[in-house]
Amino acid sequence: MWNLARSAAANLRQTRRFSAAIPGPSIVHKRGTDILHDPWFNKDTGFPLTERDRLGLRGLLPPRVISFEQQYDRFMESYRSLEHNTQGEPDNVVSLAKWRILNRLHDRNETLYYRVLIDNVKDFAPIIYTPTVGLVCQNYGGLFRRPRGMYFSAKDKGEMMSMIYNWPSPKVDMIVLTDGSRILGLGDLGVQGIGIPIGKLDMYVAAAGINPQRILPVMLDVGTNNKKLLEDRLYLGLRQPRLEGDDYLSIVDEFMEAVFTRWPKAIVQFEDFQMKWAFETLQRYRKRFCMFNDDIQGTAGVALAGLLGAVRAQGRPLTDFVKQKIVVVGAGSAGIGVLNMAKQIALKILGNNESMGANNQFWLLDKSGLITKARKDLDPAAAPFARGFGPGEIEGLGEGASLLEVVKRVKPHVLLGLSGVGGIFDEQVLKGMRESDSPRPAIFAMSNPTMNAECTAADAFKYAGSNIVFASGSPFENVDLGNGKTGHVNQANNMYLFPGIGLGALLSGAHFITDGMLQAAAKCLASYMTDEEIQKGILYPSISSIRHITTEVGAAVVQAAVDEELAEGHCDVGAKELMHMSKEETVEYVARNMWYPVYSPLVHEK
Ligand SMILES: NC(=O)C1=CN([C@@H]2O[C@H](COP(=O)(O)OP(=O)(O)OC[C@H]3O[C@@H](n4cnc5c(N)ncnc54)[C@H](O)[C@@H]3O)[C@@H](O)[C@H]2O)C=CC1
Ligand SMILES: CC(=O)C(=O)O
Ligand SMILES: [Mg+2]
Repeated sequence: MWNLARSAAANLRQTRRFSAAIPGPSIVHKRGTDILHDPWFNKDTGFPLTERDRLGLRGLLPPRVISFEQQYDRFMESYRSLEHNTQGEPDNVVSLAKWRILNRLHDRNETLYYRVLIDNVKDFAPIIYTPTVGLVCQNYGGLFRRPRGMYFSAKDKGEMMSMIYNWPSPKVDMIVLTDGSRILGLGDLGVQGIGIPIGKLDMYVAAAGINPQRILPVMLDVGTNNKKLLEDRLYLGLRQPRLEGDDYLSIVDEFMEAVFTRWPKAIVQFEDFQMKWAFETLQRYRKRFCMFNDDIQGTAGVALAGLLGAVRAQGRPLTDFVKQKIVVVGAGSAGIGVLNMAKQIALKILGNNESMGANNQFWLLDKSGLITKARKDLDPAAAPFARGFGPGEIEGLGEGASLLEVVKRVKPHVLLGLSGVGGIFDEQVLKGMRESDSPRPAIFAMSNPTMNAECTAADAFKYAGSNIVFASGSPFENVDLGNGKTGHVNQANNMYLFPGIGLGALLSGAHFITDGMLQAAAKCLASYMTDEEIQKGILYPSISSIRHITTEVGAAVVQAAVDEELAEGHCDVGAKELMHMSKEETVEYVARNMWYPVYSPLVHEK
């Protein structure tokens, strides 16, 4: 089983600095205002006089040269004064104002934008990622100023192979793709879902150091079934119902062919697809292209690390994972993804002996209640977890049993929500967890954004008791339990893993992302925390150390690819070199390949 001893590298995480190598010059083919209007090259007032002369910028900027540090401080001052000036205003208004100020910087000067994001990731992740990104998607029609990423629509059928060459960047490493059909817990948002790939890729730059010139957010607009949007005069997507069946798949096929023709080494992350297409496309492409589905596979690893943490928090050995009773609420792509990985791990513990009943510890509910074999039209993805077989059945707990009934009768060690339904872990359900068979019951309200969380952190500690361990998909503040005690809030979000999965796959040069690589990522995250931290209910590291976590996860993925003989190398590092790297050398290799935002000297070439 996994050895969760804290790695030496993890011990260094507080002290290690990601110092930037001195950047080499960048070649620029533009001059004058064209450079000022290109966020990749623009340094605003930071252009030194020599560059102003050489690049035709003299006179186009105020005369004083401002250093990067001064620009940084100036931005942070305006951000802090915005915070000050919006005090007392509704949360949504404040969040959108913060998103706007960051987005304006993103549009103008990417180097400065990514530096402030990296240095303040704990504060800014909730703005550029969940929960604010959900609000941005909902209001996209009104917020839209300039495009970011690419849009492929059903009307582009037959054109995608040429369209892909419209993207200006010659190299692309990471693509995040959505069809907008299940944006967080907000449902079908059609073309407005583009905010999700943008936010996820910002996290790729911040956490994994993927070069922002090599990222591509993509919206596949196949229509929407959201009536409100179809009637909205500001809606910017196709005004038609979603394509279905082969019509739908032929669009995704064409897109994938086009991408991998132009960039054979790119990695495509599928994000926020409705369940049926999430599973179908994963099956369809995972052995043909380097791709993964973050909601199914990234979420699973993060949840699993939390579930193993919950076992440790009880002072039990990890092998006791198989004795944990786990209730999963939400039988969608995320919930079933989690159960699939949990089952793989349980099977490993049980020596791959299926007859030992690796499924017996799980109870799965959807909007119709407990899923059993008696369910009509049982979804094939949920079928392996439908109750009604073997020992361990609880008498009278039948098809469609309510969540409250299940919690009361099962007395689970873990209650995990991936339903997208805000507040369904209500007072009664949470009080029911007081009867849990665990001395440290685990409550994971993983749905996003905040208003869709199954419960708030405060309610969880209030009703289920101060001995629980708690995690949520979107951030909540720690809870003051009185008497100087704190209820620690963990953020169980796939952002702890997807950047490292993508980075590791890229740097290994593997053509596919295997279960072994994903398990290595999960294992790495699970082993990150010390026993003392786990005892305090801290199951995941602070978001502030996400660059370090991602380096470790990336290295674990590279090593898994090497072990499976899938690693073909990246740039000038070949397969053989990867094979001979020690763990520490692999971590160094990953860290070395991470982009860090500093102004590089610009050299003009015609
Ligand atoms: N924290 C994280 O890292 C992640 C969180 N999520 C969140 O999980 C949620 C679900 O995502 P998906 O599984 O992809 O969605 P999905 O649409 O595929 O599945 C939702 C499931 O919830 C069930 N459900 C709906 N109402 C319910 C109710 N009242 N009681 C019990 N079950 C109910 C549905 O029947 C369905 O099985 C979303 O809010 C999403 O934001 C998803 C991925 C990662
Ligand atoms: C975090 C994420 O991927 C989701 O809520 O869909
Ligand atoms: Mg998602």
